Amino acid sequence: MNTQQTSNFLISLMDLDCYSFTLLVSLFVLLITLLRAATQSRTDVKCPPGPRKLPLIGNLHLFASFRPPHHTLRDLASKYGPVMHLKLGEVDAVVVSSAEAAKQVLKTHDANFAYRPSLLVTEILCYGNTNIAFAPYGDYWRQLRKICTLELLSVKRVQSFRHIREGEFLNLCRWIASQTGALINLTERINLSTSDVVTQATLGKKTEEQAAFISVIKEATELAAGFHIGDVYPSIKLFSRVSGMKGRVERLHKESDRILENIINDHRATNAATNNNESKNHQDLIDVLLKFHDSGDELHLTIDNLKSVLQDMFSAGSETSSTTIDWAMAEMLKHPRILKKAQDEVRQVFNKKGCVDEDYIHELKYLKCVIKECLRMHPPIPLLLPRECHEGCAIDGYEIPARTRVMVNAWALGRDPRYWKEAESFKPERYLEINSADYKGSNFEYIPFGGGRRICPGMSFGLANVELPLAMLLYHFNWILPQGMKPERVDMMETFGVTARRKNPLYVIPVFRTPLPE
Ligand code: HEM
Repeated sequence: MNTQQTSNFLISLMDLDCYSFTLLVSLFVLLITLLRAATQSRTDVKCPPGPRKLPLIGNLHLFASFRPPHHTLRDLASKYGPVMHLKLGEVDAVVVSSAEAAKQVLKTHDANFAYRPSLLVTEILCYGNTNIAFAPYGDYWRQLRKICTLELLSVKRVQSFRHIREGEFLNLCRWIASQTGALINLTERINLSTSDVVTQATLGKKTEEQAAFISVIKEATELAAGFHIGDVYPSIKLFSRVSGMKGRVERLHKESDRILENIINDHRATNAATNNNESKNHQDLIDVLLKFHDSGDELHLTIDNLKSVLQDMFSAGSETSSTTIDWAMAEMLKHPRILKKAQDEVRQVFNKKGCVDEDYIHELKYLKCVIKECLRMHPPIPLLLPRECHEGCAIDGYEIPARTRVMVNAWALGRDPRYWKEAESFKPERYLEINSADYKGSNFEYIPFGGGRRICPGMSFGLANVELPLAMLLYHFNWILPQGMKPERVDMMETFGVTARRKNPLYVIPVFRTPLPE
């Protein structure tokens, strides 16, 4: 408004008669009252309940013990409810622990919760979150996920890796057979074999630096759970430096980067020597990703992007499967009746052939129930990878403001007596009675692979990498616990990182039973 317009406005105000003036004042008062009411109702929207917050640290002290966080969170949820607010240092977090609330996050408001928070560890390790698992929800993420699904993770592609699985797990059995009667660290061997399978499927061949890469990834997944100082005080950069965490992650990143650089260079050199893939039957994931580097029009991938995706496939793919095999073996050793029942089934199905391959694996109904039960009680990723709420919305009637970190406790859901009879007992038979527990993320009390848009894209590959080795271990060997240990003493302690592995390796004595194929 210029000076002339302002004075005209004042003159017109003075010109108002008494009636109009009263009307104007009344409108003004009404407007203020409405505004107040609106603000009032905003502050009245319920915040999720949660434990009392201490100054500066909020609720961090509740995680000071060595208990895995998903255990602590379940206990807190039983007191404060299935939608619970926590203050982790500076970060507002909401923990979801009921099927109803999980459904709202993973289905009703799926797109709004398809974002991930940026964590210090993944920011450094995953080249600025350019991998699938931590890329912000959007076009880049969508296209990468599509490429990996088509080239590596579709049912058809997973079937095409059958010879890799059969070969590698046969090697595992050969090694175990050579140790018959001796005490072996089964956990370690399973880990090596699953990562061999994932590497060959992804890279087209094994890498000499396998062991070094496994150890880098293992340490990285321990750090990436989002509870470290740098992730709960993101604005105070000094904390992550002084705590030594940043240095540790940078060192891991440097090592992983060196290995990935060698892998890519080696791949390019081999391709150049074999006349640009012509002698290859099919292109592997690196070949396909390199095409997007060399000439991608709609999606151009840098070499760092490539490394980030390869690292993703390796870390998401191998540890989850080997952890599941490890837990399944431990549970069966703890429950000899279940071990025998699973062995009887495998032996009955494969005795006609004399060895295990993937031809009849679909007939192993009971073993599939064992795996299902194992993923209920020991989901390898017990707190789904963290989500971030994009726009404020309500879950179970509670307000979740934008940018709140959201954690879904899949482990707590799988052990909740509201959804499961004898929830703490390992009972594979339960799936012979109920059909509700599939892996697709539509029964929200059972979500070992997550749900919604961010559901695990590697489900078929992961399950194939679990079923075959378990069948082979059961078919070819009998298993004895060390030093006359009683089955009930098999220890089930967990560590915590992104994946919940068994804390101690599984030491067991194999007794070789049936000859292995040549
Ligand atoms: C038993 C095996 C596996 C289990 C239990 C498992 C479980 C999970 C879970 C719980 C998530 C988080 C989902 C969410 O946030 O809702 C996830 C994400 C993911 N998984 Fe798996 N996974 C397995 C195997 C694999 C394999 C074999 C691969 C690939 C080689 C893979 C690749 C991924 C990727 C890339 C993501 C991130 C998806 C995204 O953010 O869009 N997983 N997985």
